[in-house]
Amino acid sequence: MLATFVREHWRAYASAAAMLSCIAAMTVWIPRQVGHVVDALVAGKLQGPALIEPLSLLVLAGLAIYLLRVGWRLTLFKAAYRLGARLRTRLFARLALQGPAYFQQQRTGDLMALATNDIDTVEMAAGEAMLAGFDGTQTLLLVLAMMTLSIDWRLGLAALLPFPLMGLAFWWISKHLHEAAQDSLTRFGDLNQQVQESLAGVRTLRALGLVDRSRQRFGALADSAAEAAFRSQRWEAAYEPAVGMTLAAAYAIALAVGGWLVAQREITIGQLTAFTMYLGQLIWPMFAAGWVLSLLERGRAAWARLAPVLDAPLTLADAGRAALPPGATLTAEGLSFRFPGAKRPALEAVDLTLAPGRTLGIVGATGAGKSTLVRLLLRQAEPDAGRLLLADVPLPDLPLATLRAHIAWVPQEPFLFSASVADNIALARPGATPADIEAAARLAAVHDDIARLPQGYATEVGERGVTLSGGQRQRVAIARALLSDAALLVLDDALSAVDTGTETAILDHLRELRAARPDRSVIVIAHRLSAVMDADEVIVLKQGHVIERGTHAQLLELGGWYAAQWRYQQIEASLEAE
Ligand SMILES: Nc1ncnc2c1ncn2[C@@H]1O[C@H](COP(=O)(O)OP(=O)(O)OP(=O)(O)O)[C@@H](O)[C@H]1O
Repeated sequence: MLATFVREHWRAYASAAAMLSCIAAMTVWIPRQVGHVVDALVAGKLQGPALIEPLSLLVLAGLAIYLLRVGWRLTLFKAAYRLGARLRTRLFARLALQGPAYFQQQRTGDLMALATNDIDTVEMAAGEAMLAGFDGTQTLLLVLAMMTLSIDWRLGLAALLPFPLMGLAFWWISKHLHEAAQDSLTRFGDLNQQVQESLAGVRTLRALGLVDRSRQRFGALADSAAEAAFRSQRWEAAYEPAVGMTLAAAYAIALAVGGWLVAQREITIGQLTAFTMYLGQLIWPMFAAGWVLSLLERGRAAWARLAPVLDAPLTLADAGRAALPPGATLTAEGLSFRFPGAKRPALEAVDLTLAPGRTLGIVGATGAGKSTLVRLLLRQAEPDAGRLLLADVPLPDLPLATLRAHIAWVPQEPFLFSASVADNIALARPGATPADIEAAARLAAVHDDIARLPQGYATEVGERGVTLSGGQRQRVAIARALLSDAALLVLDDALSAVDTGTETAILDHLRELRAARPDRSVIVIAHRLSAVMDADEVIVLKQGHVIERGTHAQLLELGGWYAAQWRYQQIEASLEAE
């Protein structure tokens, strides 16, 4: 990925490298020129107006270096920010393709840390270190070192003696910094996860009186993240003393050996001046090398966390290319599924058929496998045995987009986005008119509730807006599903939070809708049997098995689980009515 990015932005890196070469050339030229000027001044060869030309050239060169440095930096940063944006897009695209099984193993807060903090770290490394910055400063270091050798090789060798030791110190520091940076990023991910969970569960924490305990836990994680950040900072700070000590030693050697060589008349004072200037100029690339190395190590640590997520195999294959004819019958054949690590299967050998225009009710005690069936239907998980077919096409042979356009799913706890009620409903059909949206809301028996909101359909809901009741949220989601063109409507316990009267109204509307869309099939999963009594077929699940099936009347006659449950719910309803 990084290599591809460099290839794509080769122009930016080539121009940064060219600018750096000019900087290097001028940095090399300036001390030489100053040395010549000093020698000419000492020899009395340069006086008065003759000084103007060499001095103005020096000023111009200084100015050019300054401008080139700004240009070089901006070029690299622009490319780095682009890399950040691309990595974020790529991460998002990858996560969007992953199935729920993947997210069960990942922590949301950690993924958020990857998308923000870790990508920032890679971005910095790419901008400053990984590319032209690193190579450039090292080239400059090499050129400057060569220049010191070219003045007098003995003096050069002696003064450069401490440098290999510095290299060794850099290697050691980098190794430890890498580990410390990785630890720091991981702890930041933990902290982020805690923020996400605490905010999402703040009401539960408050209700259970756990706010103080959660605050302590958060404090401990924040402290641990701060300590880890400080530990990596400590290693990062070690680069500077290593550079400082190396330079101090090089200067001491240069002055002692250089002074002796001047006394022996082997070199001139001008040459020694130029030599010490070269040494002085080494400060910048050396500090830069330390800084760049630390960014690089941090970037490598962040990349080590990011790469597995970017390259994780997709848990949901989308290789199907088959077309779906209109009016497709849904069939399940011997469907079995066991959650990873579960003792018993959530579904075992389930068969069913749902023809276009028909309604299927699925009932059963809690944990019977009703929602699991929907998961398999939506391909949120793949069956261990058996298969699901639409118009005789196995689901994996259909593109996911086709499957999703075919099914409108309303879960028990639907998600509303931070947007207006109208926008939340219109998600199912972008471009729907206000009249379409209102018609869908009326069918879902939520129009009156919406009309009572402060700004009606324009009221903001979701995290930043008005809080809707569970039943209102369910009905907004039903309106969303009804607005879509999907041929199969799945109400997955989606009427659990509405009262019986509203449930009846919605189901009546669904029946009326049949006239307009005779091919639309409906799956109603419910605990309240009144929600499925008009279904063309009802299946009763128990511990993953279909134990009864038939129409409401047939099931009552059968005298099994359904009949007993019906009697129980009737008594309950009459008691409530009293
Ligand atoms: N993510 C999961 N990991 C492991 N087991 C799971 C998971 N989700 C559900 N199960 C188990 O699978 C079985 C079937 O669950 P499912 O949610 O399909 O039941 P359900 O009939 O929809 O129940 P309810 O009416 O309470 O929603 C249960 O035993 C449940 O504990």
